[in-house]
Amino acid sequence: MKTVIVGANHGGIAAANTLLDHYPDQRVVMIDQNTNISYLGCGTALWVGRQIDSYQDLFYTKKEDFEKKGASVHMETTVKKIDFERKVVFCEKTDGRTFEESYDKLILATGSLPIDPNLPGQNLEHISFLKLFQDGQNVDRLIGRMDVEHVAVIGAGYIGVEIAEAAIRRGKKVKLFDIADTSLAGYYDEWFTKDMDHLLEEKGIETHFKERVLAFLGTTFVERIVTDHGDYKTDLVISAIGFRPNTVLGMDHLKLFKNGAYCVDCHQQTSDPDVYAVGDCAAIYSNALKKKTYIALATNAVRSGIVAGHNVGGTALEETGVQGSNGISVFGYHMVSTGLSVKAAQKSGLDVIYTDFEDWQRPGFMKKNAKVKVRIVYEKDSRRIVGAQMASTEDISMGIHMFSLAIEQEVTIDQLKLLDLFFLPHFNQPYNYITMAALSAK
Ligand SMILES: Cc1cc2nc3c(=O)[nH]c(=O)nc-3n(C[C@H](O)[C@H](O)[C@H](O)COP(=O)(O)OP(=O)(O)OC[C@H]3O[C@@H](n4cnc5c(N)ncnc54)[C@H](O)[C@@H]3O)c2cc1C
Ligand SMILES: NC(=O)c1ccc[n+]([C@@H]2O[C@H](COP(=O)([O-])OP(=O)(O)OC[C@H]3O[C@@H](n4cnc5c(N)ncnc54)[C@H](O)[C@@H]3O)[C@@H](O)[C@H]2O)c1
Repeated sequence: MKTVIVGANHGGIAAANTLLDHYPDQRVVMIDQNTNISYLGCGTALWVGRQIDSYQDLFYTKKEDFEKKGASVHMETTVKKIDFERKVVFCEKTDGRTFEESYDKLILATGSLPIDPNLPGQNLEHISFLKLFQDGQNVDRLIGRMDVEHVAVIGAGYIGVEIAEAAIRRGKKVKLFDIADTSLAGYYDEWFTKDMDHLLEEKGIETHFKERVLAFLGTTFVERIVTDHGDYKTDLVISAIGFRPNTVLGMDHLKLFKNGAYCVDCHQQTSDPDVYAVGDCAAIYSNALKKKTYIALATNAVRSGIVAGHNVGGTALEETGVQGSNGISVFGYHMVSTGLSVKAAQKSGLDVIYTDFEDWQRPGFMKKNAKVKVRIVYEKDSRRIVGAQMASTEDISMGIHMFSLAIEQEVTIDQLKLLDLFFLPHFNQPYNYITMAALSAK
């Protein structure tokens, strides 16, 4: 059995490792247009902000690791076209040479592309996305220049907030623009985002919410950014307004989700039984919504890659759905969320209520202490938990994994009330903040 994997980043890598480690009779061919694989974008802001020394350790594997296990790996090779009837992919190397690969099974792991704001002046130099390792290198090089003083970041989502922090850490004057009325609007409710917004301002980031960027001005390099509220000097623009699935190869043949992602079943199988899709190019089942959605995260790419690998290898394995669990840590403030915020649930038509609790993490006699806030979102009628958000300057992140499982397993808010949660002064209080939040639920 020969499997061709198009795209060798997190999703493709997980599928390849699963096939190579568990199914020795498999022939695996990996094809990627980039020069590198396995770059952890989550490290870009840490590296640009000099919180880590270099980018070297942001790659967790390399081409040779797969070749040692018997795979053929073609880097700097773009799949230009796929003949799904004849089961052949058409490839072109960067030097112009072309070749074909036939397949028994095909795994599409072509990921996502940054959404293009499509604005006048966007071809000026010093305007960058922040997706690839190469984008990170470009932004890092520009931020290192003395003449780059003003940095404008478009999109106050995860990439935007993280890179805004990095630019401040490098001594730049930073403006952060978003059409939403807060930062991180897609992940948290206002009770949390207002803390983040204050923190960003306190650290010197000029936030411009509910403000739409309309154009860029300059001659060779970007010099000004024009919005519906004003016109500001800038030397560098970083655009981070979300991802869209990269499905150009299969869009005329495979069934697509409403945003253009490949529709897949619980085995990651597309509408063509010999073709699987994983990671950011595929839609995913949300246990909170109880339907398919689109969530671009490395964690989902890895999980879906493993599921596809096993199914292609011959072991039927069903994906369990996801909660879209996520987290951010900037200027020492940690925020984590899973499932749906109140705002996101209501937008999707769910009738939800929530319970909030804020307290000191540890008993008063402990020297080291910090406030913790938690919100649990649940359906009004069924009382099923559909989301949770937590924040603190202390690392409380592990708590969110429990909520992720609770959503997956359809636990109700009432079942959480008397759940056995351990107590140790180093970590929490006898009246645990999660228990207290659940007990105060209406
Ligand atoms: C700055 C940044 C920070 C992030 N931080 C986090 C985080 O903290 N946590 C988290 O869970 N997620 C994070 N993400 C999101 C995460 O990186 C993506 O969800 C993840 O990369 C998806 O993996 P993927 O393999 O599906 O797709 P991609 O990473 O997009 O990889 C797709 C691969 O396909 C290749 N390809 C595409 N088309 C072709 C073609 N025609 N021929 C050959 N090759 C092709 C590309 O070269 C690429 O290597 C972050 C993303 C960024 C940019
Ligand atoms: N810590 C993490 O887990 C992490 C870090 C980085 C990226 N990621 C993932 O990578 C993906 C891409 O990240 P991202 O930050 O680009 O997307 P995002 O969805 O996190 O944020 C996009 C932001 O852009 C805003 N926006 C949309 N259109 C706009 C416009 N025209 N003008 C101004 N603002 C606009 C949105 O309101 C939103 O706040 C996401 O799925 C994200 O979860 C995760």
